[in-house]
Amino acid sequence: MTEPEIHKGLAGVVVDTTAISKVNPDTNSLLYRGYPVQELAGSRDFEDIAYLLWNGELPDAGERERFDAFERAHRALPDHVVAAIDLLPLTAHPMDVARTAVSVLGASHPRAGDSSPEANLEKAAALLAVFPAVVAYDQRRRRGQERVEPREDLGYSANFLWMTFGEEAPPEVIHAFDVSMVLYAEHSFNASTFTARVITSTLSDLHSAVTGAIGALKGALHGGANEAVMHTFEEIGIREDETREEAAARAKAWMEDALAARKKVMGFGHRVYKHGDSRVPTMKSALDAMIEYYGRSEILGLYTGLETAMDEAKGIKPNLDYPAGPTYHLMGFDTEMFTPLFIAARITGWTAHIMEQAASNSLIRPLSLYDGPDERHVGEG
Ligand SMILES: CC(=O)SCCNC(=O)CCNC(=O)[C@H](O)C(C)(C)COP(=O)(O)OP(=O)(O)OC[C@H]1O[C@@H](n2cnc3c(N)ncnc32)[C@H](O)[C@@H]1OP(=O)(O)O
Ligand SMILES: O=C([O-])CC(=O)C(=O)O
Repeated sequence: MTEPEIHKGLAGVVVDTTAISKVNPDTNSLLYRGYPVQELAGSRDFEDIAYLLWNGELPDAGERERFDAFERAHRALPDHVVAAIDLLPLTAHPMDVARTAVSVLGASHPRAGDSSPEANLEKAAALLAVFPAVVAYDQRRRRGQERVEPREDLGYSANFLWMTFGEEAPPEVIHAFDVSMVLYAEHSFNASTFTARVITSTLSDLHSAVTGAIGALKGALHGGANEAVMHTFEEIGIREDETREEAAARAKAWMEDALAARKKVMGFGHRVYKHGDSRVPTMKSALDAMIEYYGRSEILGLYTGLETAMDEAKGIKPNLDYPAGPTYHLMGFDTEMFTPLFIAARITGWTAHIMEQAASNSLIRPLSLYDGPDERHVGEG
C-alpha cells in the first residue's frame, strides 16, 4: 500500500473555492470581490468594504444609508456585556476579553438558534457595529478611565477613535485608521478564517465560529504578530530624541543579533506571499503619514533598520502586521490592543466566509496518517 502524501500545515493545499477574495502571490495582488484592495483603501471607507464583502457589490447611496442606520444603532455595549467584561481581571489579555465578549454576545443574541442567511447577515452587521465598543472600553478600563458612549453622527472609524480616546480624532488619523481596517478586513483561507469555516461546517452558529476564529488569530504566527512587532520596537527601545539614522543603526544591530540567535522575528514572512505582502505598501504610506503627523522620525528609523537588516540577511519581507503595529502605537493604542483591532476589521471577512461556507456546506474533516504504537492489548508485554 502506498503511503498517503502528508500536507503539513495544509501548505499548498486548495480545499475549496471562494468568491470573496483572491490572494495572488505571483502578481502580488489582493482582490476583494474583484476589486484591488489598494484601490479600495483610501477611495472607499470600511463600511463600504463590509458591505462589499458580505453582499458581493459596493453599496449604492440608498443601500449605504440603510447600512449606516443599522450599524450606528447597534454600537452601544449592552449592560450585560459590560458586566461580563468587568468580571475579568485586568491581567487578562485583551484578546481573551474580546473572545469572551463575542461569546457572551452570541449566548444572549435574540436569534441565537437561527443560522438562516438573513439571521447570519444581521448577526454579522450587529457584531461589526458593537465590537469597537468592546475594544474601546477594555483599553479605557485598563487606564482607569470611564466608558465613552458611541456617537451616531460619526463614521465607523471616527467613532471607534472617539470611544477609545474620548476626543474627536483629526482627519489624518481617522483616514490612516480606516485604511488599516480596510487592509485587515479579508485574506482568503488564512488560519483564523479557516477555523471559522471549520466550525461553521459542523452546522454550528456564527458567534461560535467568530469566537473560535479569535482564538486562532491570537497566536503570534498570525494576528498576534502586530502586537509582537511593537514588543520588538519596545525591546530595542523607542527614544523620541534620537535621529532616524541612530534608531536605524540600533535596530539593524538588534536584527543581526536576533537572526544570529536563529530567532523568528514577528511581522516578517508569510505563508502565501514570498516576495512581499500586497498590503504593505498601502499600510506603510499610512504609517508614514502618522510619522509625519506626530513628528516621530525615530519610528521610521527603527522600521527601516529592521526591514533592511532582515532583507539583507534572509531576503524575507514584512507582512501587514509590521507597518500596522507602529501605526497603532502612534495613534495611542496600548500594544496589547493591536490584535483586537485586527478582529474588528476581520469580523467582516470571517462572517463573509461563514455565510459562504454555510451556503455550500460540506463537513471539513481531513484524514491523518497514524504513526503511534502498533496495535497492542491491555495486560500484554
Ligand atoms: C496578518 C498575518 O497573519 S501575516 C503573518 C504574521 N505572522 C508573523 O509575522 C510571524 C513571523 N513569520 C513566520 O513565522 C512565518 O513567516 C509564517 C508562519 C508567517 C509563514 O511561515 P511558513 O510559510 O510556514 O514558512 P516557515 O516558517 O517554514 O519559514 C521558512 C523559512 O524562513 C524563515 N522565516 C520565516 N519567517 C521568518 C521570520 N519572521 N523571522 C525569521 N525567519 C523567518 C524560517 O525560519 C524558515 O527558515 P529555514 O528554512 O532556515 O528553517
Ligand atoms: O493569509 C494569511 O495567512 C495571514 C494573513 O496575512 C491574514 O490573515 O491577513
